[in-house]
Amino acid sequence: MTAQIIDGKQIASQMREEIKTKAAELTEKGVQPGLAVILVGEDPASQSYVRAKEKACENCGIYSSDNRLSADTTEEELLALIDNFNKDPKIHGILVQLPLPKHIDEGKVLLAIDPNKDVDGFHPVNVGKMVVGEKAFLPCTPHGIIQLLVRSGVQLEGAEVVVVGRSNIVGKPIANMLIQKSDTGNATVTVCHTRTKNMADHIKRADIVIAAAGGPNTVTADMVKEGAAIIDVGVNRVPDDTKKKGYRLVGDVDFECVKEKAGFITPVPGGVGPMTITMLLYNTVESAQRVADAK
Ligand SMILES: Nc1nc(=O)c2c([nH]1)NC[C@@H]1CN(c3ccc(C(=O)N[C@@H](CCC(=O)O)C(=O)O)cc3)C=[N+]21
Repeated sequence: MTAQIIDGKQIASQMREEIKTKAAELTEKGVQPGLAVILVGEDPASQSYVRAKEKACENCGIYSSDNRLSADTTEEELLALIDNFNKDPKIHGILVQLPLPKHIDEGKVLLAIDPNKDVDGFHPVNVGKMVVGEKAFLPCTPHGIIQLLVRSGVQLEGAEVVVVGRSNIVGKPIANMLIQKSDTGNATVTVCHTRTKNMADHIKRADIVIAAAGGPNTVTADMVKEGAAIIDVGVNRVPDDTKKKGYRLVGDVDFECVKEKAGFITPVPGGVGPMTITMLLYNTVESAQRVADAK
């Protein structure tokens, strides 16, 4: 079997058209959606993500406030900036790019963001609401993954899903979302991690594999069931002299081999990444909509 490639770029651009229309309607009503993006430090990967987010806002008619702070910014300074945006009526979403420098307490920063502006869905209030199935901002990468699966016609109800990785931004939330009693849930989920025994035995039984482990070739063809849907969340830079930048991007899945066996597969780049940014725009517009509705 040769897998159907799930084109994240195309699905993302479709959704961005819908988002653009909605943003224009809100702007017309006097509530242009606004996003504050905060980056502390000069990590090159973070800089490129943040640039992509700002550009996406511009393309969708969302106002963005771009804040680049030096690596030696204090926790107090960062908390003060967040507080300003919490109070700023032009801003409906606040995104603090992770990871933060070591001298800043990430938990404290996430708690400082107004849950009603937490378009990343990382504030404990939103995490808790998600877990109990209440309406909340859903974290962008897992929400994007669900969109990719649903829009590609992959059935979630009753599916055996194996999530590889237990991070707070991907593994834990996607597992929670997929077990919810809802039409984008009702799956049976196993979460594998670095202490899992015989990870391959789990993956072999999966109808859907979500690979978010953080290393190239974590998932290989011998591990996957014929016809399974494979979602690759990995972003790994590997040295490549033939590229202008000196590296290329690969996921956590051995794409070339696995695509011969899988039913569906997402590429890296062009799979989950563009959806992550799209769901951030989606949440920002949703937040502005709530403000407009309350007027
Ligand atoms: N507070 C916070 N929220 C995040 O959502 C967040 C974060 N911190 N820290 C880092 C991760 C990573 N992340 C990505 C976003 C877009 C692509 C993306 O668009 N990737 C392109 C390729 C980009 C390239 O070529 O470098 C693709 O896969 O096609 C990837 C990764 C968001 N994150």
